[in-house]
Amino acid sequence: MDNGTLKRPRHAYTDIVTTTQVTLVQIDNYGPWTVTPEPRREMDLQTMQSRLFADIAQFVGSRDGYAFFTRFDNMVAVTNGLDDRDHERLQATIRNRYPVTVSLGVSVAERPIDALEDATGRIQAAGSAQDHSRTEVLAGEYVDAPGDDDLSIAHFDVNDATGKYTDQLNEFDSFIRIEQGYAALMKRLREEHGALSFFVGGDNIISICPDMTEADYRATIDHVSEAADVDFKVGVGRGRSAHEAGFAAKHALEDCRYEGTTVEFAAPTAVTR
Ligand SMILES: Nc1nc2c(ncn2[C@@H]2O[C@H](COP(=O)(O)OP(=O)(O)OP(=O)(O)O)[C@@H](O)[C@H]2O)c(=O)[nH]1
Repeated sequence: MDNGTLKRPRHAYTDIVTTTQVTLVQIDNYGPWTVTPEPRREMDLQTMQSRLFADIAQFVGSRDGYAFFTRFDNMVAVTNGLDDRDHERLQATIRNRYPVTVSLGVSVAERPIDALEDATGRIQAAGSAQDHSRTEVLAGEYVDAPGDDDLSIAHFDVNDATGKYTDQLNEFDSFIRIEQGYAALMKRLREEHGALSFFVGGDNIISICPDMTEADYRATIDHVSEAADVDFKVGVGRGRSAHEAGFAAKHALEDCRYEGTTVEFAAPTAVTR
């Protein structure tokens, strides 16, 4: 038998239901704080926000979760593997080191958007983001029986962004192209599949997805190509944690590069540490 001709099954994970634990991180009463006692210097706010995100990313990442900066005053994390004590500890370490506190809403669902919707509702039920008496809400539910394939993460990358944009256009026009691709991709995946997609730098977008087929990913990429004239490829991985699923997705993306393909699923046994 010629092992070189063996192909991995493309639908390696189909029909394995996802279980995504999402945490909404919301800075308490941040709007008023930015203008009290008078408007604060913008670069001071940018520095504080990016350091806060860096610390949250490190805290969550060291426990194999993923954190995304989204709007900076609100951040979204995928926290399978983190329990209520981890979340309490996160609130404490921020309270001890920053001039702001954070509220955390946590929820679990098959579709990532449903988990985020419920996590958001738990914070909103406790009061407004600009209610000065609402601080450090911690309200949530957590995965109680973790499974090896709970999370599905797709790592999207623009085809030849360097040759088409970075080496051809000024940085602002490159940025517009990538952002338009991102906007079309995030909207399509949210509307059709309830996935959550986040720009993570360069030409890369990481999507937290429910179980999706190769045809689903192809249709998504075709739609974005038509709507925004930006061409993506994608690697998809499953795992017990965001790190495991995301790392497998990165390996699958390398397979796309090697094979010249548009969609690749990581083998279930992919080395993910
Ligand atoms: N966050 C993140 N950014 C990455 C990663 N890999 C590459 N990048 C970013 O993407 C940019 C473009 O790199 P590539 O995607 O390798 O380049 P490309 O020209 O699109 O080439 P192909 O992807 O092979 O088509 C880099 O400058 C980085 O900013 C990654 O794993 N994570």
